[in-house]
Amino acid sequence: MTQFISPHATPPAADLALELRHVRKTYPGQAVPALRDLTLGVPRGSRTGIIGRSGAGKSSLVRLISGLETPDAGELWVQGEPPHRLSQAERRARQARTGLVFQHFNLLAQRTALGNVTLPLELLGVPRAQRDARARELLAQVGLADLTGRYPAQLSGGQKQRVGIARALATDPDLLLADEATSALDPESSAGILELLTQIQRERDLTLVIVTHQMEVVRAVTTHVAVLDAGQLVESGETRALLSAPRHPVTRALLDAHRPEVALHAGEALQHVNLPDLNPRTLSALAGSGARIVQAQAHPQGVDAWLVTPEERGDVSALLERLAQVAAQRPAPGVGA
Ligand SMILES: Nc1ncnc2c1ncn2[C@@H]1O[C@H](COP(=O)(O)OP(=O)(O)OP(=O)(O)O)[C@@H](O)[C@H]1O
Repeated sequence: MTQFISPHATPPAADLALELRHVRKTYPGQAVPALRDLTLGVPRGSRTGIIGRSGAGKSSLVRLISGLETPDAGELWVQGEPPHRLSQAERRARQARTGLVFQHFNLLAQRTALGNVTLPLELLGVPRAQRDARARELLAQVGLADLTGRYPAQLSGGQKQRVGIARALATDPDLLLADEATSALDPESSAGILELLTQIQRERDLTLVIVTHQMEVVRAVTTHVAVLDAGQLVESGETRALLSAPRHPVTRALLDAHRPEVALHAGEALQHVNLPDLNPRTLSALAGSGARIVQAQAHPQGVDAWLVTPEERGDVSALLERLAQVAAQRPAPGVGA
């Protein structure tokens, strides 16, 4: 097996697109770090899966790599450069070469598919004719040549994600980060998006980092995988080897966990979330928003749960924020009712 983690490589090995050495990240006001002593190398030109249960630290890792957050301790190298030590202009250039694909697409509702894809080029000052031509070419590559004039509300989930991928490719990235890119999609659209991401990685020879809580995504797409739990790396390696002989209990639990088979009614969506707990106040807040739990598993950072929610509340982040507030208002044990 090739060496995947290289904790002692210094300076960064040329064959690594990303390298983290003993990285720690704690959010303001939080007692527990989101990432702790995280050492990880992502091979250049790989399709690497970052997998872990809800709350494991996957999104925090993406935020560090994409420059939205900085580590409190340790070293981070992106394509051989330490982003937090670059000048502002260098950092912007680095960010432009890091494409991001989001779970909830993050498209601008008032812009067409074409307008969403041209946006990053507008921000870079690319002339209109050039950026329109480039966006049309990219939309054709993701299979949307005929839908360039549609607004996001006129597109299916899978089509919206295709626009999201075309937008991420607009600035010709050498690194593509996909954070739960298929979690909000039905299995068929999900399979199409995973196929597209694989094809893009192969054709462009970029490094694809795909963050997921679903082992089937890792199995379908990746060449390498890193398993996180409680902000730490618990296991990593080439996907085939790791899946055939998982060593850590968290990896084995993820291998056993499947998207629940639930018959959804019209207007319902299945969502995977991290709940603070399963106390009566949380459950009643959930019920109040029209969501119901269909599968739940408690772990040290909360409860890994699958919810059926009304489809019009596709983005459950507001609900989760409310649940976290409800949990925070709860009196500490032994401090009265
Ligand atoms: N902005 C923030 N402020 C405070 N705490 C945060 C913030 N973002 C994440 N956390 C906490 O950091 C930890 C790791 O969260 P993170 O979102 O990185 O995990 P994740 O593996 O991506 O989870 P999920 O699969 O649910 O998205 C969790 O305990 C979470 O509550």
